[in-house]
Amino acid sequence: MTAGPRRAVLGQNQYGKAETRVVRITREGTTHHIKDLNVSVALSGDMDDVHLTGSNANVLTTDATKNTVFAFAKEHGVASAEEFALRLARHFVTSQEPIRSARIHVEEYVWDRIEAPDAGPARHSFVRAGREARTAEVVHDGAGGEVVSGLTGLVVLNSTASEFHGYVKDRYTTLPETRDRVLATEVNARWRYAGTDVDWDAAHALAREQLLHAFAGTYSYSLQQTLYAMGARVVERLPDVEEIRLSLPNKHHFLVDLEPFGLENDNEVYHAADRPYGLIEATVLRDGAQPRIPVEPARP
Ligand SMILES: O=c1[nH]c(=O)c2[nH]c(=O)[nH]c2[nH]1
Repeated sequence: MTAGPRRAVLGQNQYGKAETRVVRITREGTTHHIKDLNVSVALSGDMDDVHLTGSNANVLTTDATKNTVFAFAKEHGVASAEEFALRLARHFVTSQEPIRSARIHVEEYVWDRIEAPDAGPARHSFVRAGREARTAEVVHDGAGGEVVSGLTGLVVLNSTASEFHGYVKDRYTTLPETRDRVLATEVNARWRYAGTDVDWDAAHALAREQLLHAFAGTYSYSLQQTLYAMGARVVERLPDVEEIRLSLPNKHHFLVDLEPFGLENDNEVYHAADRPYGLIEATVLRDGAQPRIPVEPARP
């Protein structure tokens, strides 16, 4: 049998402007408010011709999608990352017939107010709140929007109340068992809401608080166990949340061998290793819910 020339066909495709950095300042007299966003737009729909024939008749330019982000920030403000993303997604799907689905990803960088005693009545000074970012991803397919909120870069550490032992010992296992170790991670979490009638800021603050409380309050025999406790706590305390996916790098703290210096290391001096790192990931679901948060590809 001779194989004929294989025909290529177009598969999943999407397009839009990635990473529009928009900063919206709102002024209430001398008190200013800041929203600092990184917005990515991905549109899909009736886009066969642009790929296959070169006709751009159905193409809303990526440049226009970027302009829409800036114009909406002016016209509607940014009440929350989720609300802003929902508004954008709805706009692209309802204003352009060929566009059937819009996926908006927002990363929000948090600024805290600098409360300086000698700053006078003006309240216009801010300090970036570490590496933490808030995320929102909205997919609107015409039928309605689905919202996945999250956070990245939330670094936490327990200086005790963590053990790790009882694991498999094969011929390559060298890790010593421990009854008292440092447990540290950078929380990367995404959680999916059942609907869109949600107080986004309050829900985000509550989810973040529950993640922290579960991390601090769980006596840990593994990061896997801590992960499940964190996810379960969010699902149990936020009735609107259907599932949560957590990606937790184990920020290893190895005890330094001080014996060569004639010193005892009584769980006091650690080497904070950068890489490699264990990477513990799982989804925690409300019983009966469908897992719809996609698994991220392996890093980086
Ligand atoms: O909490 C942990 N889980 C593991 O699976 C693991 N593996 C490892 O080497 N250290 C740890 N720690």
